[in-house]
Amino acid sequence: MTEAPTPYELDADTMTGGMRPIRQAVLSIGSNLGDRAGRLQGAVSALEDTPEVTVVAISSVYETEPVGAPEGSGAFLNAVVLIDTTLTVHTLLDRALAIEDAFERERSEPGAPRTLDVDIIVVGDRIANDDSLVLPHPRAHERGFVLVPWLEIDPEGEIPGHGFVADLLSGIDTSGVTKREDVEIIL
Ligand SMILES: Nc1ncnc2c1ncn2[C@@H]1O[C@H](COP(=O)(O)OP(=O)(O)OP(=O)(O)O)[C@@H](O)[C@H]1O
Ligand SMILES: Nc1nc2c(c(=O)[nH]1)N=C(CO)CN2
Repeated sequence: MTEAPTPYELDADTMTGGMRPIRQAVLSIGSNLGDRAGRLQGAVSALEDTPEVTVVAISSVYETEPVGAPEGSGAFLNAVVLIDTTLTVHTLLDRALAIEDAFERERSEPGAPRTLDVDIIVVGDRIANDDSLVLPHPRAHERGFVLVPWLEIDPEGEIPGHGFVADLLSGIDTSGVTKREDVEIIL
């Protein structure tokens, strides 16, 4: 006798703790104010200290020209971090915002200089589109400061709905993104 297929489709994120799947997420971290390298290091350490998060890889640090920031904004240091996590996407966002707050980020105006910015680029193939969270990050596919470090640590990287990181990179100008051989983030 063949069993009828289950009529129920469960969203894994609504299940209780132990049943949530492990997803790989890609985070972009950036700073253009104060001790930029120290803030990036602090962000990675805080991520590693987060329950249900394991840091899998950290890119090199890149000096990057500000994109979409006010005239006269200072250069950023950027890096990309790959994590494995069982957190829900909104809990991960809360954690990212808490880490920004811990580094005294002021939420003054869009594009204002920031001591630390933590953006969630993708979480597996999750799609989100609500007031607090958009996944994949809506501007990541056109940002060299995200795609260059991401490709370095994840050559197969892909943004659902946009394509492979390697292909996206061939269509954008990355001249403002320069590896800083003298700066390293460690676990
Ligand atoms: N994928 C995401 N990652 C991080 N924050 C997100 C994401 N999607 C939506 N947000 C929302 O964006 C807000 C943060 O905006 P913020 O001022 O940091 O933007 P920004 O980093 O300056 O610009 P951009 O979004 O272009 O990187 C957060 O409060 C959060 O609710
Ligand atoms: N180079 C660079 N430019 C930016 C960055 C950033 O991290 N690096 N973050 C922004 C808002 O998230 C806006 N512009």
